[in-house]
Amino acid sequence: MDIHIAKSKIASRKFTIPITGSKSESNRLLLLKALYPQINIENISNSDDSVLMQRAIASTDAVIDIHHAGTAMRFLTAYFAIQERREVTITGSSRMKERPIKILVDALKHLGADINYLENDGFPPLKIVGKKLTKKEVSLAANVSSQYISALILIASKLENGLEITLNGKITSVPYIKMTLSLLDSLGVETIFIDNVITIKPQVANLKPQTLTVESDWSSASYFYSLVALSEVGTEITITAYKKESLQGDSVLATIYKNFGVETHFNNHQITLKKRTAVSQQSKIELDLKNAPDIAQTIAVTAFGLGLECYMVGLHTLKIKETDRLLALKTELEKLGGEVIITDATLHLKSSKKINRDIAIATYNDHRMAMAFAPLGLKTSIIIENADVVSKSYPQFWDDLETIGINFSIN
Ligand SMILES: O=C(O)C1=C[C@@H](OP(=O)(O)O)[C@@H](O)[C@H](O)C1
Ligand SMILES: C=C(OP(=O)(O)O)C(=O)O
Repeated sequence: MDIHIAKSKIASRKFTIPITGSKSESNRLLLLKALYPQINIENISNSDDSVLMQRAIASTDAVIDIHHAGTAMRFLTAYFAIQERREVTITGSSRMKERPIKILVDALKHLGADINYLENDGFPPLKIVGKKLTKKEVSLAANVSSQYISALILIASKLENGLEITLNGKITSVPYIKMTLSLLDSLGVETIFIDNVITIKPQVANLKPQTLTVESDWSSASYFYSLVALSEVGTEITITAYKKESLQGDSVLATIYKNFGVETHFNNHQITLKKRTAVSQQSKIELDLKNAPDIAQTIAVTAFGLGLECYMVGLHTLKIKETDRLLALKTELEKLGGEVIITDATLHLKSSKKINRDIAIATYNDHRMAMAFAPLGLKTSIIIENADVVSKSYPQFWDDLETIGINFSIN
């Protein structure tokens, strides 16, 4: 399905859009619920990745296919490694088979796990025979993906001696590690994170039944920030349900988008995004996104839509996500008339005056490519190819865009 967006304007009505739960929080809590069934989860994400996670945990099949879901792949590898006597193959999409998992598998094997590669060494699919893991110390590289570390933290309190994890190298995507630790803390499991060492104590004796409410997804909020940034001064959109003290690192959007003239007002669990001021063409946006990699695409496209120069560092994880996001951004922004220089960890967008119209944006099986480029429909007519990829994290994305007045047709 391709979507043709005609040059649009956000309708002047005031909208309140409920956004689905964070897929990161949901997938952690789903795994924790499998370990601690007394947990009850509210506002769980309806994203494909969370539905796949739920199904995988409930499944008794010998082969589990988690498609494109990176967190599910990594968290379930750790989970199945401790399901004693259960034998499972975890596989995924062709892209998942290119996303590295060796650092996590080596760490689990060091703890005693029985895991084998079925195709290429270091990559899914994996065959896992669940065992009791008895060691309590492990170290791993922390500069490739925080998901490996979160996976270990999630199972740690179920190991008889808990776990002490030493992180080597520069730690990437730290807020996601802290999110995992905070969720354990809220269950009453003791965790300590000092310098590069994380300690998780073994399971608390009698964990009380409790309900945890997932905050809405901040990465999904980024597309509304972009829509407001690309609109006239005075435009407002309200989204729910958010917390001022968020566990999600992408909540840094509220600070970053001030650079694009967008103000954020918290009112109970609603946030209103308002375009307060126009942005000078001379502004240059400079950001380090090592703690919030998932909003890089949104920010690059907002800057392009406003004709601003943008230089982002800390993007070393983008090459191993749903697609090589650095290359995908460069290719698609250049079709639109942008000039982009990339390295393995940086992206430099030059300022530009013109946006080519009726360009078809390829999405590379990456939900964030589709959603990041859609707001450009406020500046020009644009085509988003394979637009249904959005369901990986935000299945209602196109319905919500229609609600706020974006005009499009489906081919
Ligand atoms: O733990 C998580 O929920 C996530 C961690 C991040 O991955 P990396 O740590 O691989 O950067 C992020 O990009 C991903 O969308 C979700
Ligand atoms: C990178 C992402 O997800 P995952 O790694 O879980 O596939 C994402 O949602 O942007």
